[in-house]
Amino acid sequence: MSVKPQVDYTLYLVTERSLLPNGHEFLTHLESCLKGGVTLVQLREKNLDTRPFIDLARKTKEITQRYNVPLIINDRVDVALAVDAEGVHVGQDDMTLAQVRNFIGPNKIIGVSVNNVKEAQDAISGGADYLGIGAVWFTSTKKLSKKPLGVDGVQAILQAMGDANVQTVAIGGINQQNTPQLMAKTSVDGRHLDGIAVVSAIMSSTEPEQTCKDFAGVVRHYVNKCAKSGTPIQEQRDTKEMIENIIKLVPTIRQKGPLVHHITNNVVINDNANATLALGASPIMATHPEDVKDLAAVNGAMVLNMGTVDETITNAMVLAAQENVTHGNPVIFDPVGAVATNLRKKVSARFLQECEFTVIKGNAGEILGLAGKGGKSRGVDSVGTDDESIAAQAVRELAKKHKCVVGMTGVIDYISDGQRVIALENGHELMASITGSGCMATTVVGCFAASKLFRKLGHSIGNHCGVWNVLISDFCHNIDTVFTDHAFITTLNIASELAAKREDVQGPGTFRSALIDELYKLSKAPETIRSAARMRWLDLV
Ligand SMILES: Nc1ncnc2c1ncn2[C@@H]1O[C@H](COP(=O)(O)OP(=O)(O)OP(=O)(O)O)[C@@H](O)[C@H]1O
Ligand SMILES: Cc1ncsc1CCO
Repeated sequence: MSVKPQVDYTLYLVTERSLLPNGHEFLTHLESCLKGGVTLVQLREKNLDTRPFIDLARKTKEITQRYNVPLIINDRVDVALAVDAEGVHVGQDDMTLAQVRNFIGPNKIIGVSVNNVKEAQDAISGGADYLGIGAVWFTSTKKLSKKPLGVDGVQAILQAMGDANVQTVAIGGINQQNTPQLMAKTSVDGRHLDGIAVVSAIMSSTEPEQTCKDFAGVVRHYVNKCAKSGTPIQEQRDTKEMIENIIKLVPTIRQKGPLVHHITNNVVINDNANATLALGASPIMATHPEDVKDLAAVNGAMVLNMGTVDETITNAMVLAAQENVTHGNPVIFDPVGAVATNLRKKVSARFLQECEFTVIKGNAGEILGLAGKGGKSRGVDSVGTDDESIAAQAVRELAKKHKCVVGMTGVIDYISDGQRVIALENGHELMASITGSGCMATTVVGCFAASKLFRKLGHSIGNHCGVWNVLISDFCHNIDTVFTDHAFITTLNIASELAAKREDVQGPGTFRSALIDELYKLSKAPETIRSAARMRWLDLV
């Protein structure tokens, strides 16, 4: 009698043949994926008749078997039985768990799609072997009847499961760019995802073996760290390596020209758009809710800045944050003047409660204020602290609380991912003498965050079915990308040093335009960053 196979859920490929790149044959593509490290395969065929489905399943199993990888059949118990597949995956509207178990017996794997805590608990008590939690984000492969869960929704389900003996994978809109964020944020107190289920990013890859290697490496990194420590410990990477990463990423912004949608204040709107262009990205400043929704489908990143508070704009910003999260886009928030007035305190509290940010970046007064460390703002000007340990605690605590990267600007900038804190020491005092230099720093973070994503050419605005074309670069191996993005403020601050040195710069007016020129020059010749960048890790208790 067969025994239930031991399953490694690290990288679960769910097939969708319609997404294969031109010239790619399904079984050859599948074999490349298995070579690259796919650990579990689900054959999903929604429109195939029974006989051809069985034929395809048989051929698929011949290959999966060679790689010792279990084959799961989506929905169709009869097909699974016909080819002696290792298991069946069912959704909430398919056959019940008990019925499937009756048909396929105790030694086969059953997976269930779940979208909330109740469905997860029912599946666990019904004896599911694994849960497919999703959709995490919008996905081109499935019409969603429910709103995507986001990373927070996945985490809530995992936490409610406690120590239940069931494996978990997340599914829906997962790509190489958002996998680190998903794995890091859902690994809390010993409970973590056992793997990820991926459709488009693998099925549409022109280099499936490499893509799978990249995915599997990232997932293993987090699963191993979590197994050791309960919560993954992030190491302080060599700052030289981080600087090299910045230098490599700078030209990719211009090559890819990602769209960076801003809803920013009406003082800095022009400078923000020009700084975006200076780096080679594409700005769009739009506030209408209909625009916001369409743009979320094509954005590289969303920059939100609450500098000039207005109720209609605030509503558009909350909508923009939520829409962009459901598309897996980085969302960068600048809480300008967040604690300066009662209205602003209420508005910033609303943002922090209703939105999920990738990065929060403010000046010292704003960040200390939001962290409850006594920061003040005189209007939008910062009243900070000279005490480095208070600055470090503020960014770290706020980052931990909101599960994102937090940066605080000033003479020295402090950035944290909730564990580590890095200090960035570049910059020039003239930065404080022009308005909007902090807002420009937020724009720069947005451009870098966006550079790792871009949509396939020809993808039209409003079409949610486009396939993400994930930039395959060294950064796919760099599990710290979300954190490192923030260190890109260094680029702006080096530009400020170069601008301030220029003979034609006489004061704030000439400095302002020289700053955009120097940012542009740096984006074309980023090697200058190597000798100029100054950053150091803080040792914290
Ligand atoms: N005195 C200084 N010396 C060096 N760099 C500085 C100094 N003041 C600010 N900076 C740099 O200028 C940028 C803006 O920081 P700041 O804290 O002034 O932002 P802000 O108050 O949000 O600006 P704004 O509201 O005008 O947009 C950051 O990149 C920061 O590193
Ligand atoms: C001066 C000013 N007022 C509201 S926003 C802003 C730009 C700098 O944050």
